[in-house]
Amino acid sequence: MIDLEVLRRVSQTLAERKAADPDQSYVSSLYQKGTEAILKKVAEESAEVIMAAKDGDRLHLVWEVTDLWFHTMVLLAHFGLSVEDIAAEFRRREGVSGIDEKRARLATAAEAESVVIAKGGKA
Ligand SMILES: N=c1c2ncn([C@@H]3O[C@H](COP(=O)(O)OP(=O)(O)OP(=O)(O)O)[C@@H](O)[C@H]3O)c2ncn1[C@@H]1O[C@H](COP(=O)(O)O)[C@@H](O)[C@H]1O
Repeated sequence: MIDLEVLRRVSQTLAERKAADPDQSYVSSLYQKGTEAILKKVAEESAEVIMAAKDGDRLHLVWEVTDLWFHTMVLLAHFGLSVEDIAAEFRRREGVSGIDEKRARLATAAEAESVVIAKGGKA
């Protein structure tokens, strides 16, 4: 089994950095700069993931995906969330095929639309 305990430990550190000095902590400095600055890092790291993958550079891909995961974890922590919330969502989706999920979603949307049409276009 893959040991993902490190993600929980890093999450814990990210939560603790809320009270840290921005001059001593990169994470704290990002919190202080705010959502826009964190999103900018997420966008930058996403672009770097794409470039590494396009180059077929497996080592850089690992580094860049790690940077991306890290900065999305900072983003989650900024909103009071953590990898525990993401794990819970993965557990909720576990075993549900993406194809079946999309089919069910489209059927629900079509059903809602037919109800609106039956009511004469009023929701
Ligand atoms: N996993 C990481 C981690 N990954 C990447 N980084 C930092 O993310 C920053 C941004 O990466 P870039 O490649 O964009 O580098 P850069 O050009 O220097 O960054 P900018 O000046 O553009 O912000 C770098 O300074 C990296 O060191 C990380 N910084 C911290 N962590 C974890 O977060 C914990 C808390 O960190 P501090 O808050 O700094 O103590 C650490 O103990 C680690 O566990």
